[in-house]
Amino acid sequence: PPCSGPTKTGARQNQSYKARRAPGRRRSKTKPAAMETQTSEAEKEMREWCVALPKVELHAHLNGSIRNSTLLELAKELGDKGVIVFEDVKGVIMKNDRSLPECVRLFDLFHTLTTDHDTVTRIAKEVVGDFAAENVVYLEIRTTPKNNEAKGITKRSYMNAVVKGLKSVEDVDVVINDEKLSCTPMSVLGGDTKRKKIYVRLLLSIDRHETTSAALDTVNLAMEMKDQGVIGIDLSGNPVVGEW
Ligand SMILES: CNc1ncnc2c1ncn2[C@@H]1O[C@H](COP(=O)(O)O)[C@@H](O)[C@H]1O
Repeated sequence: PPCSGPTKTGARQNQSYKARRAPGRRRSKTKPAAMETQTSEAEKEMREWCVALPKVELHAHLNGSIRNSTLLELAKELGDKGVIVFEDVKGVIMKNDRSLPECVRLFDLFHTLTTDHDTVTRIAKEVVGDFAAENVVYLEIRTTPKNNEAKGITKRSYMNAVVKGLKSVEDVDVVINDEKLSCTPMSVLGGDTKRKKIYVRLLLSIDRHETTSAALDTVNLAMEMKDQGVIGIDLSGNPVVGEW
């Protein structure tokens, strides 16, 4: 947040980062195996430092932030119902290093897995909990409100399910509407406080393949939900599809 200066926590973490990083930078006369151990120690410490640092996350797609374990669980359920072939999907979920077109295709699968209110609520809850666990103190989640007549879902009910998820996080204080946010000192946003606090804001995405009228529905919905943490809209989706 703009008004917040460096905190004791931030300064201490920065110092400890320097102290920890030093050994990894020293020239070593040891054998390669020992060097490898040293590097992986340094990487581990760097990772720990990165996790401990209070952070802001300004570009998280809700359906792009689902836990692998949840995706696998949902895929297994759909596999058992015969909607998908679990073994095929499993490999796709666990694959790393995807190209953008592969990611876009993967979202079609994710959307098959997550289209019901309870699942949307569940993933919203888990995603916020996961970011808080990594010491994200301010989080902007973007997601595409979707109509799905067959499942009785409207853009509004989809968003209500998301907000319900944010409100049902148990171990962390989730603030979704706080006008004083920009002046909240960093010291109360994260760090060493026993119970974590995370400020969450929502952006409603308009997928490029949507019609103008569907896009306007999303804009109006964003306006209606201003008091529920919605702070704007986003243009998303496959960049080579549609006219947006
Ligand atoms: C360079 N990366 C990207 N570029 C463009 N759009 C992206 C994206 N990564 C994700 N999305 C958008 O986010 C949707 C999934 O989350 P939600 O269902 O909305 O929560 C995808 O369908 C896509 O429209």
